[in-house]
Amino acid sequence: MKLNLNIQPLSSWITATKEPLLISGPCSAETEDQLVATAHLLKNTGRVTALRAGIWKPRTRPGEFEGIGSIGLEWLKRAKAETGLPTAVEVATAKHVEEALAAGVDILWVGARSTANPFTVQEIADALKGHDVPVMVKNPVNPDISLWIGAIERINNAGITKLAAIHRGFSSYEKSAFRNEPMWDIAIHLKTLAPHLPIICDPSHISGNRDLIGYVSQKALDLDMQGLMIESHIDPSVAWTDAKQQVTPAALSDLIDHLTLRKPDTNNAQVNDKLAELRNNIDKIDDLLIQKIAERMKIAEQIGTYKKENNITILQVNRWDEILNKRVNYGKALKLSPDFTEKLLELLHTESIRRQTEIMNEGQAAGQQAEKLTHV
Ligand SMILES: O=C(O)C(=O)C[C@]1(C(=O)O)C=C[C@@H](O)C=C1
Repeated sequence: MKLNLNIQPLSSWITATKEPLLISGPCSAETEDQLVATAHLLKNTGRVTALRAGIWKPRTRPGEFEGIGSIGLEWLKRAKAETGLPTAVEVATAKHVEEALAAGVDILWVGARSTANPFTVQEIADALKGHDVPVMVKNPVNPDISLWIGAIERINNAGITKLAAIHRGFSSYEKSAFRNEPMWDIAIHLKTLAPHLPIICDPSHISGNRDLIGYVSQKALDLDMQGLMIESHIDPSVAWTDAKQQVTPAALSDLIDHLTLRKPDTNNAQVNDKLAELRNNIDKIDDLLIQKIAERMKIAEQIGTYKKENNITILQVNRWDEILNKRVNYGKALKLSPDFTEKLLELLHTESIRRQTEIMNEGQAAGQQAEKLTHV
């Protein structure tokens, strides 16, 4: 089901100076000189559409630099006056919203830690009521799409229609090459639920180190995200926060130059014809897949009935192991990744067990109802 959001198109509040839409600036505003000098260099790249800077920084551990505070708003004002770049800051409390709006900040964003807390989001939403300011909502730190959607809905319910989501990756206990796991599937899921909601990618926070920013940026564009937010510092080696993931304005410009811009469609008739032919082939195969899956489920039901009559358990671990091993190996021979084949089979197994449970429990209304609810 689609989300019921009242959203204005991105072009109604921000127009890319040059494709792709790029919002950039230092992780933290540190000094007036650092911020203003960075803003000028970014402006001169001819690539940057808006200037970002952290003024209030939510830090994981105490004792770290927690942002320069309200004085930074004055520096942003000067940077904007001198470069003409609209400004964007993170807000985490009602007071931040009031101060940022009073200082003429053009775009606000809700950070990942705030998105994870509905009380904080509601406080921000209440402070936004009656204001016509664009707001971007970062995904929550934990991979929970409902929290992300909930935050977007709260801000939208406050009357903010100039809205975008920011994909900045998700915390994970596992060690990985990324600082925050991209979990692209979650952003794709959001896009399918709210096709008109612009999604901007934050490759800096996903990557955690500058070497991966180009790769993540390209992937975001390939997934039809509407823009990029990338941290840039005049001298990243001395940055007070997130030094490893910031790039100089010159490096940023070079990075963007190396990206390939792609569009969701084309006017080239020959390309469209070829795509239509290939998609037609996919449609036929998908129909067959569904047909075969339905046939498999019918057989699983027959087995279920037989098991019920003969008091045999639904779960058959040995048989299941045998199926998994054989099919994963077969899949490997056909160039399917073991992980993919395993996931696909697990989905089939779960559904098969659900159907057999229904057969076993025929006449037990409460249990059947509970099973239905867990599979919505
Ligand atoms: O082989 C069975 O006993 C089945 O019920 C089929 C099936 C399956 O879907 O493949 C389902 C449940 C069992 O755990 C193992 C396999």
